[in-house]
Amino acid sequence: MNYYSLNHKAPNTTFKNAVIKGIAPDKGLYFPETITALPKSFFDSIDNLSHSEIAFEAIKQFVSPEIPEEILKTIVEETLSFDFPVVKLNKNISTLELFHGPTMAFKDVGARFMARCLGYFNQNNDREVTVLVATSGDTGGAVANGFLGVKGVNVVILYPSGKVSDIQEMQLTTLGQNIKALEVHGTFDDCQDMVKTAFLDEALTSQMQLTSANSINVARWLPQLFYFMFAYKQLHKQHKDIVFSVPSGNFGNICAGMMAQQLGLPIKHFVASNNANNVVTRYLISQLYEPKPSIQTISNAMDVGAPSNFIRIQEIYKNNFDALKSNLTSYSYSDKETKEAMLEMYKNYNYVADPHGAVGYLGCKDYLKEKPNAHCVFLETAHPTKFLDVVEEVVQVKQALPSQIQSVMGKEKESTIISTYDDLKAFLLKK
Ligand SMILES: Cc1ncc(COP(=O)(O)O)c(C=O)c1O
Ligand SMILES: N[C@@H](CCOP(=O)(O)O)C(=O)O
Repeated sequence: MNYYSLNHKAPNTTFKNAVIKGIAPDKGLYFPETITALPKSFFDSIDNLSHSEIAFEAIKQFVSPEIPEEILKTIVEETLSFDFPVVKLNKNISTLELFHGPTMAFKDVGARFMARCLGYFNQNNDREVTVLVATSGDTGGAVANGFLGVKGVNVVILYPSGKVSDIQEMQLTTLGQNIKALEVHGTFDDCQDMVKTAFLDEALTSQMQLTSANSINVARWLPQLFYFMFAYKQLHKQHKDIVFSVPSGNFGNICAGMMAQQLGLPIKHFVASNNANNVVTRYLISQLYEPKPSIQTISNAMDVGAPSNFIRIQEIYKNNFDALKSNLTSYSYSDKETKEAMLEMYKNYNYVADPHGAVGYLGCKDYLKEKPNAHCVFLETAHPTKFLDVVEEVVQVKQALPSQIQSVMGKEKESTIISTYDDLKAFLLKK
């Protein structure tokens, strides 16, 4: 599959090049030249397919011919070696738990898939690759885990100082080896801007091979479409109108869900559930796309003021506002509402949700007021214990720590503080 830049000022390129470069030379995000829907027979027989078989069929067109089918089968099998359960809360609301991987966030899927693709492409390459990642909380940990010890790959993670949870910080600052963490005085958007600037800086790119492991990178973004299919498989016999409420920040996850829909997955509607960082909620009301500096909230991984992937969403809908609006609703919630939702889920369903999932749950509730016959699935995008302070304060019950979280507790943090792009550049050049 070839990919084009959404800035339309760079040549089209292969999947391999798109993965290795991360972002196009004109700073545009890559997008597949074609999207071919899967045959109806695929969805009719989905009950008989394993997760790996579903994922293989879904991603094949986007990665071939550069990744041979036998290699791709191994990549998806290794990527998906954990569960994706759907838990029913009531007759209209379920949650798709995406936190059963090694770092307990949905990012594990994309990070593991991308690490394996890059490993495959890089196997005969003597040149080291530096993977730059901006994180508001979970991407950093997932990428660190996915790339730990991968030969020929150095990972540099930029995160906003004081704006990620304690456990998230431990996950991205304690691994050592080929993983380095930069603690940035600023917001997630500042981190993301620095990363994008680095890709355009010839003084850097002439000396090192840089790539991105954010959802900017197609190998990180596209595999996120898999679990929308897994949820459909679990629900389609009982429910006709399946709606996904996706807690959204950089909008990579919901955009991948829309790609699953483009492949023919019968999804009725999407809800983009936002915290106070609500540029898309406002856009769907005003038609004005007005990014603002990000605001700090308790659902910190969604504290994104200028979501990278919105441009991909507009491409899917051919920049047609009405077409987008007929498939996407968006709501925004305060921290107070988020905490109330966490308490409500705990009291009514004995379900402990994290603050991001709680924003998704609120999106389901509001959507169901409009369409009471739908079945709304909110994505539980991270395990509640990653946000221990907030969760224990709300439910007032001490939470048991899963082994994935215990494994980073008490380890020594190693990070370098930076403030400006020049600091980042100096750090990269000195390595
Ligand atoms: C727990 C959690 N929920 C939601 C999001 C938002 O996802 P996206 O950036 O793909 O919109 C993130 C960050 O990506 C996250 O870590
Ligand atoms: N919420 C993310 C922000 C980066 O999103 P990405 O999907 O573009 O990597 C995080 O947790 O870091």
